[in-house]
Amino acid sequence: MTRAISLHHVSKAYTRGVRVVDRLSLDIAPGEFLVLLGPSGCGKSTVLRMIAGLEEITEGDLLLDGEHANDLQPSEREMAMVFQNFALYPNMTSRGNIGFPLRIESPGEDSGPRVDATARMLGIEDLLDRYPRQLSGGERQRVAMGRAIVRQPSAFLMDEPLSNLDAKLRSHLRAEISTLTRQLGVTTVYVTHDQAEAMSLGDRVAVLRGGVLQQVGSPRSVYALPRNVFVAAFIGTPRINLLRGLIRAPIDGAMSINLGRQYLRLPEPLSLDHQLLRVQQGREVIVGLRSEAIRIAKPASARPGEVPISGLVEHMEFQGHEVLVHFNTGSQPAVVPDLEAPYPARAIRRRRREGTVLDRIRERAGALRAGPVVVLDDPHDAQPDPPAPTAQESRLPGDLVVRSTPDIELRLGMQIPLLVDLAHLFVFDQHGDRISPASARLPDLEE
Ligand SMILES: Nc1ncnc2c1ncn2[C@@H]1O[C@H](COP(=O)(O)OP(=O)(O)OP(=O)(O)O)[C@@H](O)[C@H]1O
Repeated sequence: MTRAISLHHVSKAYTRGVRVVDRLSLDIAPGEFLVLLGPSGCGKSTVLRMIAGLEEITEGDLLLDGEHANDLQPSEREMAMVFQNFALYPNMTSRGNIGFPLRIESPGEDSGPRVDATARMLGIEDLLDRYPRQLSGGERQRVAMGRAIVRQPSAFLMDEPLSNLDAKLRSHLRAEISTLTRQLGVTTVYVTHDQAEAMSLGDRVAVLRGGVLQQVGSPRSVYALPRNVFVAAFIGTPRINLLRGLIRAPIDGAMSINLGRQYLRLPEPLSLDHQLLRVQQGREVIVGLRSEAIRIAKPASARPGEVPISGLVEHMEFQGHEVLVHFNTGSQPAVVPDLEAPYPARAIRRRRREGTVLDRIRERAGALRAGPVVVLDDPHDAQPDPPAPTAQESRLPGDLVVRSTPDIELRLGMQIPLLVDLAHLFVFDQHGDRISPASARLPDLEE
């Protein structure tokens, strides 16, 4: 049996008045693989623990197969949890660990056949007589999976189950988890802060920020139509380029987006999306360009919909199969707070005060440039403190990262022609909400 899990306006406050999960609503279909994705501290594990019954729900309703379940005991929910730290009993062999839930459920019954069947499914028959200390990290996680599967639960709840493993093993086990949960057809809620993991595993991905659901959709739709700048920046590698822009829409001239020293001229006749930008005339916006929206090429080789700009090579990251080229185009990056800020703002300020000479030089260099635009949740909010540094601030030089083939011959300091494909242009307003493209342009993607 597999379960439908619904959360209706669910909130959690550990301290009175401070919601770490804020009115979350989600409907997870039977057999679905849903990933909860977000930066550290955004409330992912709390949501999972509320579903498991390990944490009380402060407000709102949890429904299991349509039945109110807020007050059900964890054991009555028939769910199995898999944790990051594997949580195996050190004094039990793998056989003992996997069979443990069966012995609790039906004491006196022979758990052997089911343990053997589970071990076969996971390919760990030869590990059954070893203790956890005699297993590698990946093997331990397989045993932990075995313990979760053996009871044939109605749902799996997985809390960063792979984050203690190295990259190669992680991607291997990721594929195993995907195959296994699909074979079993059991509803799975999987927590991670790793967007690549979320994109490769989930039927749908739910992106959380500060306890608030930002967007839920298929990996393809959250990538192609991020609802706001936070989702756009959190999903995709290399990270989307986010630049400050200003919409220019003179009555008798071509419409363009000013990027500081350069501009993107919108081709005529204007597409519907670009016509919609006219109302933003004179306003600051955030331009989002994923690396596939830009290529290194001369203006003469522009295809329809591509417009030229140029950039100064400031840094190159050799990745083997490709090179990430960091260009300075004279534009200002937009900063998205909370992207991966595991520390409270106060701690960051303290670290800043205690910063190294290099930090101070960086700060001074930063101050020489115009300050980056910070996306506000509420545009009327005052900004009493400087924004916490984010991954964007600590980014390598350049304001625009472009992918290229590894054989490209570029040197630092070269001025290089670039073509921007406006079909892949995102425009967000000052609150960070996407204004272009409009949803209707990609009708096969739900939002
Ligand atoms: N028992 C608790 N008492 C008080 N605050 C808590 C408790 N558990 C979690 N919190 C706080 O609730 C917020 C959400 O925590 P949670 O563990 O759900 O986040 P998360 O997104 O899973 O983070 P991570 O990826 O780092 O595990 C955090 O600010 C955390 O400090």
